[in-house]
Amino acid sequence: MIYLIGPMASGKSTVGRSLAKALGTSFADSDVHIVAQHGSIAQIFAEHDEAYFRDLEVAALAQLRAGVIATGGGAVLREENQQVLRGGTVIYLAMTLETAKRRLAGDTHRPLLAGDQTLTTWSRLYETRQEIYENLADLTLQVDNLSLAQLVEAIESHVIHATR
Ligand SMILES: Nc1ncnc2c1ncn2[C@@H]1O[C@H](COP(=O)(O)OP(=O)(O)O)[C@@H](O)[C@H]1O
Ligand SMILES: O=C(O)C1=C[C@@H](OP(=O)(O)O)[C@@H](O)[C@H](O)C1
Ligand SMILES: [Mg+2]
Repeated sequence: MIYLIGPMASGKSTVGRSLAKALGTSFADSDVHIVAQHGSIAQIFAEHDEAYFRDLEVAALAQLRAGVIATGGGAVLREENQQVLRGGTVIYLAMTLETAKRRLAGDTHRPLLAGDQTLTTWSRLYETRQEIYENLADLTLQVDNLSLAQLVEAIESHVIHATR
């Protein structure tokens, strides 16, 4: 399985879906799986707390089987998930604050970024997670100046060479 990791809005869900199509394999998104079973992420955070969401995320990643799996930005925090990720090929989508600024304008789907401190919070979370992303990554791609097609091609090429 190929897992996509990286900060919020780095393109894990978008690139993952496109990559699966290009590889002719199945795709799963842990957030989509959680939402289908438990309601919107905003609702889960409002009615419970982050720890509860992380538990759901651990259960989702332990269950999901697909050629390509997009994780949520904080999935790497839990040791159980790190073990799961190490069992597959991990692609880390790295991104600068400049690009986050463009992509997160008007975003309302990420409860951890709600409020007027969106970019400060995004940076703080990224800082605390960056080293974990780096340690788990089999391939790191800096997404800022790459199109969706270029990212898919780079991952495909890595996967083909890695398995030959
Ligand atoms: N390579 C790219 N170039 C431009 N925009 C992108 C690219 N990848 C993703 N996006 C856009 O960035 C936003 C966040 O993407 P998303 O896949 O939801 O990220 P994540 O799942 O990592 O949070 C979406 O609006 C998506 O269309
Ligand atoms: O970084 C995080 O802690 C989160 C990232 C989100 O996924 P994306 O990275 O796909 O936005 C989603 O799992 C939730 O809002 C929490
Ligand atoms: Mg996503």
